Amino acid sequence: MTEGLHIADIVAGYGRRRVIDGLTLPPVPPGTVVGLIGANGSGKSTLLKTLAGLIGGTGHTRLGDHDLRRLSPALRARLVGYLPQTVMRPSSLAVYEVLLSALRATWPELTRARADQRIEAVLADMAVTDLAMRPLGALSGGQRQMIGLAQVLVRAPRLMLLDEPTSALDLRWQLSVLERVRGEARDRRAIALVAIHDINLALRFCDRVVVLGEGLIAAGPPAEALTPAVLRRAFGVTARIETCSHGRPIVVTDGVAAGAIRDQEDIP
Ligand SMILES: Nc1ncnc2c1ncn2[C@@H]1O[C@H](COP(=O)(O)OP(=O)(O)OP(=O)(O)O)[C@@H](O)[C@H]1O
Repeated sequence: MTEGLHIADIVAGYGRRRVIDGLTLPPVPPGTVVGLIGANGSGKSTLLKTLAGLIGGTGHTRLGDHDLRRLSPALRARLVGYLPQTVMRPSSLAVYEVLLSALRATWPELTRARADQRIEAVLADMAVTDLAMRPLGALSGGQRQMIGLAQVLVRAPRLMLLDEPTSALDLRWQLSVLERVRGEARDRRAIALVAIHDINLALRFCDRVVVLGEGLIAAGPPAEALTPAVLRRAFGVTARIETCSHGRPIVVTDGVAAGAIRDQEDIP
């Protein structure tokens, strides 16, 4: 049995446009949160959509013993949870109904009592129980983003593909949501791939990062992979890795590095 997520030689894109061209990543063990980092347009969403089976492509993508490209829709719904970059649209459905239908579509054998229990637990863990009976149309953008994540968590998938899950959230909720994702990964030995622009949140919450640019720029534990040279190549900025007063690494950006984006630097 091959545990974890294995990604090799992925080629994917849109029509004739190749966005990901032969991407291979180090194997990801169960229980790991991986931050996907890279400039706008570097292919983070494309990679997540490819793994979610939403766009075609070639290559090897395995989750444990399952070939992700050959999953039946029913098994895919159980194993893989995808949160798109776009926040859920407002509707007249109540949060509880949205979560119940996600759960029923994935685990139809669950009794109503078990389903209710699961929904209540997820809403309580995310500290949004007060939203349960509110219609989606009456929620703020950030609240809808949290319910989008709850829709993934309630199904308890082994692979969570989260495209910028904190983009609409204030400081407190960014921390709380990423804490929750990390807890899910640890408690259920699930894997989370999280596209994220905030490098300092990635440093704090991710076990590993994958930095995309024109291909793979770096991969590994955040404190090792996110060097000034990598940040310069990925984003075209000059940046320093400092240590905060609590002993944690933090990235401080100093500015845009002139002509840096296409530099061929020697990155270890
Ligand atoms: N539906 C599409 N059709 C054609 N090209 C697309 C489509 N979606 C994305 N692209 C292109 O693919 C490339 C990668 O886009 P992608 O959305 O994967 O980047 P990203 O790293 O997620 O960016 P961002 O940080 O801005 O969300 C970009 O050049 C983009 O223009």
